[in-house]
Amino acid sequence: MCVYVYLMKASVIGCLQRGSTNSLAPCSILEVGPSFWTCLSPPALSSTVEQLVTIIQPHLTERSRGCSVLLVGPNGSGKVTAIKAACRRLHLHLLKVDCVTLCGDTAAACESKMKAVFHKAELHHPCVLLLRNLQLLSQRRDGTEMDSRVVSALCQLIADSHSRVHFLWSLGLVLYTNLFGLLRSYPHGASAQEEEDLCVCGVTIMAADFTKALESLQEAHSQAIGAPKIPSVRWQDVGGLQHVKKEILDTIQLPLEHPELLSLDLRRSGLLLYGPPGTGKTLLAKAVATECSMTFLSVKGPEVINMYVGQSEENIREVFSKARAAAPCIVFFDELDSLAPNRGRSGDSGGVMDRVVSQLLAELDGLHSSSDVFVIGATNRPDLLDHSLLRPGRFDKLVYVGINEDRESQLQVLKAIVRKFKVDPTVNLSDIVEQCPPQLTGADVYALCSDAMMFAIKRKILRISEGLESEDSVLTLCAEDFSQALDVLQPSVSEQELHKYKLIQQKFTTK
Ligand SMILES: Nc1ncnc2c1ncn2[C@@H]1O[C@H](COP(=O)(O)OP(=O)(O)OP(=O)(O)O)[C@@H](O)[C@H]1O
Repeated sequence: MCVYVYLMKASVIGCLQRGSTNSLAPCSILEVGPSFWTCLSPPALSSTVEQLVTIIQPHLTERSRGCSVLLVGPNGSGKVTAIKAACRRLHLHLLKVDCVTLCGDTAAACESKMKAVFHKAELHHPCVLLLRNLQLLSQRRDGTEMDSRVVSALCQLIADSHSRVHFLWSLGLVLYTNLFGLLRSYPHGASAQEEEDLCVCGVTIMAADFTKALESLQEAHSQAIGAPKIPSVRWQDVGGLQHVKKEILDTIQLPLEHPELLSLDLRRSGLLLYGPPGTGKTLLAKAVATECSMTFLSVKGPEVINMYVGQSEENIREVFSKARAAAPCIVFFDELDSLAPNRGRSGDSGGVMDRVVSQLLAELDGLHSSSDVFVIGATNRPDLLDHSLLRPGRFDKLVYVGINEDRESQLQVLKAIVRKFKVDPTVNLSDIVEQCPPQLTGADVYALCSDAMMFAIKRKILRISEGLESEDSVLTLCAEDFSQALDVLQPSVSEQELHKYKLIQQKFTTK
C-alpha cells in the first residue's frame, strides 16, 4: 500500500514532496471469507495469537532490528490462521512464502531465491515474512542430510537484515497451536457470528455431528500412527472351544476385574495358544479383547525381524511401548516360533535372533510392573520355541487349540460362522455337519460357507439373466449351495499332521 504525504509550509508558497515510505497496514474491514477464521482472536488459537503479539510488539520501534519466531504444530492446526490474526492486530504486512518454492537444484540457486525473498520482505517493511515448511530448506534434494551451505546462508540473511522484518517459521519449538482446543471450543464456545459463519450453507451443525467427526478424526489418527484399537469380534463369533475361552478369561479378565490379585502376585501376563493352523487362535484373542474392552495389537513374528543391526530389538521395544500407551491392551504375537526360536540353535549370523529373544524376555518380565498389558502368543510349533519363554511369569500358561473332531463342536462353529450370512430357514445345519469330513478346523468350516456363498452368487446371476430374479433381491444360501460346497470341501489338516500335533500336545501337557 502506498500513502503519499504532503507537507505545507505557511510561509512558503509551494509544495514539498517526499519519497514514498512504507507504513503499518490498517486492518482491513473488508475481509474475504467467514469471520470465524479471520477474526482477531480465532477460537482456540487466541493464546497463540497473544503470544505472537507479545513477542513481536516490542520490536515495532524504529530502532529494533526485528525478531524471529519458530512456530510448530501439526498440519492444519491453525499456524497460518494465528499468524494472520497477529498481523492484523499489529497492522503488519504479511509476506507468505512456502520454502518448497525456494528449493533449487543447487545450493547456490536456493541461496539466490532466498535473497530475493528477503529483499522483497524488506521492501514491504514493516512486515512479517512467513517461511512455511522451513525444514525443506535444510534438507538436501535427496533428503539425506543437512545442506549446511543453505542453512548458513539463511542464518546470514537473517543477521544481515537491517529492516523491521519479523520472521515466522512455520516449524520449530516455540509455540504450539492446539487443534483439540479448537474442537473443544466448539460448539459451546462459538459466538452467534461464528455459528452464522458455519451455518452459512444453511445446514445446522449439531453437537452429535462434532462427536462423530471427532471419532473419525481419532480413528484416522490412530490408523496413521498404527495405534491399537478394540476389535469387533464377539464371543458368539467363536464356535465351540469352551475350555479355551475359560482359560483365557481366567488369565485376562479375572485380574482386570480383581486388581487385588495383582498385589498377591497371582497374575499371569502371558498365555500361549498352540495347535494346528486355522483353529481360531487369532479369532479367540480378538474376541477376548473385545469382550474385555481392551485394545488389540497384532504382531506377526516375521514382521518384527529387520536386517539392520539393533532394529529388530527396537521393533520389539516399540511394540510394547505402543501397547503400554494403549493399555488395557492385548498384544498378540502370531507365529511366535519365527520370532523366538530356541537360542543358539537358530543358526543366524550375528546372533540377531538371540538378541530378539532376550529383548522379548526383558519386555515380558517388565510387564509385571505395568498392570494392563497382556500378551497372547500363537504358534503351530511350541516345541521350536526358546524354553525360557515358557518359564513362569512369561508364557506360563499353554492352551491347546485343536480341531473340531466331534459333530457337536463342528455344529457350534458352523452356527457361529453362518451368523454373518443369510441362510434359508429350511437349511438344516445339523444335516450339513453330518456330511462333513470327521476332522475340520474352523477355517475349513469358514471355507465351506464361503464356497456355498460363491455357488449362491452363481445361481443368482443365472436367475437374473433368465429374468426370474431382480438384482436387488437378497442373496440367500440354500441347501443346494451347501451340498455343492461339501463336494469340494477338503480338510486342511491331514491325518498325519494331526497325529504330529497331538504328540506335541501330549509332550506339553505331561510336562
Ligand atoms: N472356533 C471358530 N469359530 C468360528 N470361526 C472360526 C473358528 N476357528 C476358526 N474360524 C474361522 O477361521 C478363520 C481363521 O482362523 P484364525 O486365523 O483364528 O486361525 P489361527 O489358529 O490363528 O490360524 P494360524 O495358526 O494359521 O494363524 C477365522 O477368521 C474364522 O473365520
